[in-house]
Amino acid sequence: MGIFPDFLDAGQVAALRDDFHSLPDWQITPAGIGREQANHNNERIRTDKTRWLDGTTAPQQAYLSLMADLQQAVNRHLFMGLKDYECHYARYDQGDFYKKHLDAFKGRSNRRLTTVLYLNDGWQPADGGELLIYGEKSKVPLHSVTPHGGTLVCFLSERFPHEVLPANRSRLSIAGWFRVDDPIAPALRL
Ligand SMILES: O=C(O)CCC(=O)C(=O)O
Ligand SMILES: [Fe+2]
Repeated sequence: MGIFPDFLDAGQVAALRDDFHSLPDWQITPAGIGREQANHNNERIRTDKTRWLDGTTAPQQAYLSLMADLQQAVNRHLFMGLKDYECHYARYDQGDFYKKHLDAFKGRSNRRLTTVLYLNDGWQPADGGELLIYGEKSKVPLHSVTPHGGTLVCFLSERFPHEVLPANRSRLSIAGWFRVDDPIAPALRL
């Protein structure tokens, strides 16, 4: 797991935030609980709204290219065999939350490494909205991350349960997942 404050500078964060804000509201829709996620049976688990990045604007291209560099570096040093990356903008309006969950269930998903990049300007401790990251068995969080603009968080998608606490203001981020080649299909062929 890694937490990198100032992974992006204020200018890069502002460009992504403006890009997010320029999207028409109808394109930003209630987040689904995908088949890849562990807690897909609970509709009350999350209340944020999301929009996938499609790389059609300059700020999105710049971010996707940074993530491609990160993918190469991780593969070179950690041999994770990451093959591609998908990410979405997420907006948590005041009071929104995402209850404790895993992003991937072992053997049921090809998501391996989660990234979250925050886009918030001037976040104060009183604004809440922390990301709490837990150990595999621990009931108390290992980390409490304040969603400061420019901070990047990375963790193994199958290993670390986490939750987003409600905030007192709108909370913006880009959540993404590096994936390996489909490990599910070969298992199903057995
Ligand atoms: O926004 C965050 O801090 C985490 C979001 C998250 O857990 C997710 O989208 O799966
Ligand atoms: Fe998550």
